[in-house]
Amino acid sequence: MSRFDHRRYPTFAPVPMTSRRWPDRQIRRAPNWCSVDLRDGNQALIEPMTAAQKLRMWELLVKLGFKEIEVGFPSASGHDFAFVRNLIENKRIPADVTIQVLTQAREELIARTFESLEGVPRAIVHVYNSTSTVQREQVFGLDREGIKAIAENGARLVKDYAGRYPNTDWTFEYSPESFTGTELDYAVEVCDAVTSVWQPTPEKKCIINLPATVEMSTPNVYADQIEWFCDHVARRDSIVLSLHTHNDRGCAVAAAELGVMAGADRIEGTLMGNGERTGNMDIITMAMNLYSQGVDPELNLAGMDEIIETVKACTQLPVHPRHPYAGELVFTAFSGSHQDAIKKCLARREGDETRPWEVAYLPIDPADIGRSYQEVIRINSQSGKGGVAYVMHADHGYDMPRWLQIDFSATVQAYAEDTEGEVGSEAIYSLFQETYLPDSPRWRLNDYQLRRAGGVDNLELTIQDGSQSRQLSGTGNGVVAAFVDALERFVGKSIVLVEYSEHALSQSADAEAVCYIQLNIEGDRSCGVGRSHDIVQASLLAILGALSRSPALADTSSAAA
Ligand SMILES: CC(=O)SCCNC(=O)CCNC(=O)[C@H](O)C(C)(C)COP(=O)(O)OP(=O)(O)OC[C@H]1O[C@@H](n2cnc3c(N)ncnc32)[C@H](O)[C@@H]1OP(=O)(O)O
Ligand SMILES: CC(C)C(=O)C(=O)O
Repeated sequence: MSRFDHRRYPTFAPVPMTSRRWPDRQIRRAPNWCSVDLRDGNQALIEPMTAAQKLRMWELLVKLGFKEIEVGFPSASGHDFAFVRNLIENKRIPADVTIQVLTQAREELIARTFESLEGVPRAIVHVYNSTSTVQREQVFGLDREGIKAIAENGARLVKDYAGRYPNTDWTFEYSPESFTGTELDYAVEVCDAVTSVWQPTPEKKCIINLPATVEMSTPNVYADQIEWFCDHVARRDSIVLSLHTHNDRGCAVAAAELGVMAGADRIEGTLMGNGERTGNMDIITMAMNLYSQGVDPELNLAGMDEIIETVKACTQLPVHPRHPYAGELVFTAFSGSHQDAIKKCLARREGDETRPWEVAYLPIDPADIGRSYQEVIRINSQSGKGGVAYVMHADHGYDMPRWLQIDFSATVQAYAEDTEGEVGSEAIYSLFQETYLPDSPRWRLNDYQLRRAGGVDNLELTIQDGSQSRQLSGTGNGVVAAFVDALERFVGKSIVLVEYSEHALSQSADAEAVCYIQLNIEGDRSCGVGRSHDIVQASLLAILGALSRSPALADTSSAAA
């Protein structure tokens, strides 16, 4: 019999609220951020960070602008204790940064915690105990009063020990761990008991942190819990209301965001969401979500590659290529219609980059976080002409007209299907060269002479046809017309010049011109590209190139000549 049976799981009860206010609010400023990478993040690693890795992570967090950093659980391990001592004794804590440490509500652990902090100018001591029904009944075997007594005792001990270190500016933090599984009235009762011990004031607040230790419901229910709590807790004006969400249902960021709308002031989380099980709330995502809405995230996340490199090196965990904002593929479009839209939007921004960012499929400008446009558009068999044209322009300077884009993208598409993989920028360029500028074209222009007489241009030229050099001549109004006339006589077919376009090659140091031509040779269209320092020569080469590629002449062993 299958164990896969949803009836084993009770439904989470909604919060009975009739008039919730948070859905109408917007986040217009960043919350106070607190990184818990060095504690909650570290405690969840397969191999906890070494001292060197911790220091590297600490330095990154300071550089990013975190003002509150939970640096460990110093009573739990000698490593954590030593790390806190290292920060303090080596004066590594900048004047505007406050370290935070976690402890259970047990005297021997609290005593050791304060020992670790001796000499620190400022610190947050974070004490917790679990309050949910499951933990009360099954882990602690205590009733509501018994669990509240643990919290009150912890609060008293923290206050007493702080009094023994009067040279430090202490802030106290309390978490009713497993808050999301705790009856709301009871969570308020326990937190009120804690603040009744601490007696915070609006000038000297304490922090009450409401963790989704396990994410148990939809983010709107969490927001209801936060709003309800804020409405009922005592001394609200003396409390910094903090959130600490986990990602069990994949909504830790959403829960934190809605929680801020519901009244929270502060957010605890980690970089890239490292942490217990599915992880903590990802501060990078939440901060960048604010940034993408025009709100200063108050963290400097411009060097995303450095952040990723450090997080990977310290946690020894990979970063998913589709991780919001940070992953390798998050600004990349492979599919044709996305590429086309991105290319058009980016082209419209050219010359007016101060305009608000409105680019299809790109929520932010990748350049803001150190990403280049080169990686925005990548080509595989799902790509279309827009993407190929973007790569040819951005990487190689060829601004192909639309009709040539259509012609060339068929070649790239066929290649992508054959190779069953991504087609890199250099491979696209090689395909372009082989297709339109081959080393051994069917016919090669040797030389030409133009003479104008009686308002008519007379062109004499020689072309190389395999091992033979052929003399051709033509007349017309202008060199192009005379050249087409010469070629018509040569191949014995009528040739119509359908499209013509040219530009200076921006990536060429010595000002080469490139010319694109489309010919119609007895109903068959054929494109050609010519490249030369001389624009006339570039046009002639493009025409000859189109002629060489013409399917209408495919089985002409040589010209009609
Ligand atoms: C949700 C979170 O992330 S909370 C943070 C979790 N992080 C960690 O626990 C990492 C570090 N922890 C440790 O290394 C160890 O747990 C230590 C060193 C702190 C304590 O170790 P031990 O003394 O061996 O105790 P252990 O953790 O097994 O504790 C369980 C005991 O503490 C009690 N306890 C658990 N949490 C708390 C708390 N917050 N406050 C008071 N007592 C607590 C339990 O009821 C249990 O008591 P019992 O022994 O009477 O049954
Ligand atoms: C100690 C608390 C804040 C915690 O880490 C959690 O509940 O996840």
